Amino acid sequence: MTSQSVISIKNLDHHFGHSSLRKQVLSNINLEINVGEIIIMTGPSGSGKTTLLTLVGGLRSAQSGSLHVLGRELCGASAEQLVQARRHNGYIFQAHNLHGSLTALQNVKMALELHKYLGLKNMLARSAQMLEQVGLGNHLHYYPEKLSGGQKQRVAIARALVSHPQIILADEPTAALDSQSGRDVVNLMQKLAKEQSCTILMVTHDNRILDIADRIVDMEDGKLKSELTLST
Ligand SMILES: Nc1ncnc2c1ncn2[C@@H]1O[C@H](COP(=O)(O)OP(=O)(O)OP(=O)(O)O)[C@@H](O)[C@H]1O
Repeated sequence: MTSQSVISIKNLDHHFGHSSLRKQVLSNINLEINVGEIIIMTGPSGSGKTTLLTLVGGLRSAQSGSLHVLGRELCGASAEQLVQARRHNGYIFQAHNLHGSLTALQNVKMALELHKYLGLKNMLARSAQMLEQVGLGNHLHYYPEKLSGGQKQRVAIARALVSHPQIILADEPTAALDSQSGRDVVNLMQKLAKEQSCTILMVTHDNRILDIADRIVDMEDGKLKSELTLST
């Protein structure tokens, strides 16, 4: 692990199921990711991309090898340690998982509720400012059903970034979007992440957005097949 790495993965394996149903889905993954890097993971369906993303994000527990994230070893971590690790992450998933009964502003504010020291007024002000940054300053009090797919995804980005996480994990963030909205969403993620020195690990099948990556990592059959660096 270099002084710059935020994520250091060594000899990571992962299995699902037990006894005769046990299936290996990740084999000997080795990857170092540095502060502020944008890494895109590509590869065929079932190659293990989402599994790797959820392990790095502390959403499931890593079984064997080493997975160091922000100085914590997540391999063999307890449920409580995973909860702690998740506090430093922002998550943007395909289905954006907004709460239908909450407005855009309330959805974003929820991400700050772990940070109680901020106080309600401050939380609302920061959430509104974040929504302005993603171009939704005029939609603070809209419910998700009144927003387009691209707008909902921008609320999800605001929610992921409002607490200034050190790592953003994104799974197919443009899948439900038309080409222009998809481009807008990733440009916005890139801009905000660079401003906040945040590291992004993103899974996508969308070839139109590969250019925002610093490095593209291609997976096949649970293994890292190749790496391509786009910028130095
Ligand atoms: N909870 C689970 N229980 C058992 N097997 C699982 C589970 N989640 C994923 N798998 C299996 O692990 C393998 C890798 O799945 P994963 O979702 O990581 O692939 P992926 O590359 O992200 O695919 P896609 O591009 O289709 O999302 C697949 O064979 C899948 O069926």
